Amino acid sequence: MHKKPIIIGVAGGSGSGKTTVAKEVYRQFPEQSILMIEQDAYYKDQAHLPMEERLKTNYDHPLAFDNDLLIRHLQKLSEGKSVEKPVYDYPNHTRAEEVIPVEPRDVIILEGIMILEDDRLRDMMDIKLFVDTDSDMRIIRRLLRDINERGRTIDSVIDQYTSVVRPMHLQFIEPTKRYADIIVPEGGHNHVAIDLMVTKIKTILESKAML
Ligand SMILES: Nc1ncnc2c1ncn2[C@@H]1O[C@H](COP(=O)(O)OP(=O)(O)O)[C@@H](O)[C@H]1O
Ligand SMILES: Nc1ccn([C@@H]2O[C@H](COP(=O)(O)O)[C@@H](O)[C@H]2O)c(=O)n1
Repeated sequence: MHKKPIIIGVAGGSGSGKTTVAKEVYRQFPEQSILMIEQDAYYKDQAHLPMEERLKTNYDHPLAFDNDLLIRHLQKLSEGKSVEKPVYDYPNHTRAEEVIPVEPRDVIILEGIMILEDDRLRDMMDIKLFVDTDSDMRIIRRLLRDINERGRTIDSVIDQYTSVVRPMHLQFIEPTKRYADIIVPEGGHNHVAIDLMVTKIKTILESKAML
C-alpha cells in the first residue's frame, strides 16, 4: 500500500546554507527513498516577458513564486504519482525549456527562502527547519555564488542585495523563523543538527513501516 511521504522543509535567507543542509541530509539516505525539491524551481515562468521586464521582477517577494504549482506537485507525489519538476534558468530569469521527471519517494526535502511564508506549504510539512546565518556571511556567500554560478557581476549582486534582498528578507523571511521546529545556526557544516535531523527522519520512517 502507498504511504504518504515525510515532507521536510528547509527555509532560511538567501546564502544561509539551506541547499547545503538539504544536500547533506539527502546524502544520508538511499537515492530511491528520498528526493529534493527547490522552491526556486517554481519561480513563475517569465518566458513571455522581454529581458528588461524580467530584470525588474522582485525575486524576493512571495508573489514571484508559483506556489500553486508547487503544492499541486507535492500533492501528486503524496498520492504516489510522478511529476515533471521545472528547471530554473537564473541567467535568463525564467524557467528552462526542460523539466525533470520526479518519482514519488518516502522522504521529500523542500528547500527555499519562502517555503514557511505560505500556510498551505507549512501545513504539508512534517518537520520545519530554519537555517539561521548572519547577514554578513550570507552576502559574502551569495556574492561568490552568484558571480561563479548564476552569471552575475559584483555590482549587480550588491545593488540587488541592498535594494531588494535585504528589505524583503526582513519583511518576509526572518518573521517565518517562528514557524520552525528547529533553528540551525550557520547551516551547511552544522553536523550535529544534520545528524539529529537524519535520526528523526529515520525514526518517523520506522514508525510508518510498523503501521
Ligand atoms: N557553513 C558554511 N560555511 C562556509 N560556506 C558555506 C557554508 N554553508 C554553505 N556555504 C557556501 O555558501 C554558498 C551558499 O550556500 P547555499 O547552501 O547554496 O545557500 P542557500 O541555499 O541558503 O542560498 C555555497 O557556495 C556554499 O558552498
Ligand atoms: N531570476 C532570479 C531568481 C532568483 N534570484 C535570487 O535567488 C535568491 C533565492 O535563491 P537562494 O538559493 O539564494 O535561496 C533570492 O534571494 C533571489 O534574489 C535572482 O537573483 N534572480
